[in-house]
Amino acid sequence: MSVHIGAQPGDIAERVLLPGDPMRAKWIAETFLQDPVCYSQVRGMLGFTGTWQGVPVSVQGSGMGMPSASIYTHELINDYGVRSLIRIGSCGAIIDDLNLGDVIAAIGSATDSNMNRMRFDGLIDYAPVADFSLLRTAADVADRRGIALRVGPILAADAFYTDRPDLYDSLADYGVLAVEMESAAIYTIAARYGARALTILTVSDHIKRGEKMAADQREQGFSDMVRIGLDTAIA
Ligand SMILES: O=P(O)(O)O[C@H]1O[C@H](CO)[C@@H](O)[C@H]1O
Ligand SMILES: O=c1cc[nH]c(=O)[nH]1
Repeated sequence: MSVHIGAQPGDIAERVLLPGDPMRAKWIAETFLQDPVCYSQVRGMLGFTGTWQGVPVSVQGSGMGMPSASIYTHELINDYGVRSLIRIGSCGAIIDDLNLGDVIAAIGSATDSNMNRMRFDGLIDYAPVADFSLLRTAADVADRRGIALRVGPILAADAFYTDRPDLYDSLADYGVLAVEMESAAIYTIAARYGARALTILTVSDHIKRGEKMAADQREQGFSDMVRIGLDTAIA
């Protein structure tokens, strides 16, 4: 096992869906995968492997925030040989023409995290981006399934509760669609170790309008996004 994942080599598929919420991982595994097996319960951050349309796929909770997501991304790639990581998350919309339940694919991820500033000695503002082939596949899958998929940039923020909502207005002026808390780290670490990554999100909050989904919807209400993620993972 690695430090934070209690799996043996070979227990985890090359393709992994990464929800922040470990209970969403359980729901995805039990609802969508054939013959799911739980390979890790370390720290309650559940991971499962099963098959989708006959192809092995794993689902691993990654926790909230970039320090947590970085640990799982690093270990999945470097200790278990994972090649494709598709984050399946919730987000808060910051532009007017998004509604609760809409699905987004993040082409790029701005961030207020200090992790990449440290990585590049404060000298470079690195641009974390999605893997193009995964993004193109996700767009094709969504078209085929008749699911509207909005593609654009997002913000990966350190704080869920911000004291600076004015900054979200400025980002919206630059076309940023929504805020979540992991994508920049997942994109950066995947790029660093030669893996592919994509973030797909469902709008669970509208930050400007003060709209919020209930907790059970955040855990078990994202079927469209999960189907896009699974089809994309095995393409
Ligand atoms: O729904 P998940 O995947 O956890 O993602 C979002 O939800 C959490 C905050 O509620 C953060 O992890 C954020 O990125
Ligand atoms: O980071 C997040 C995730 C969901 N909703 C938000 O408002 N922010």
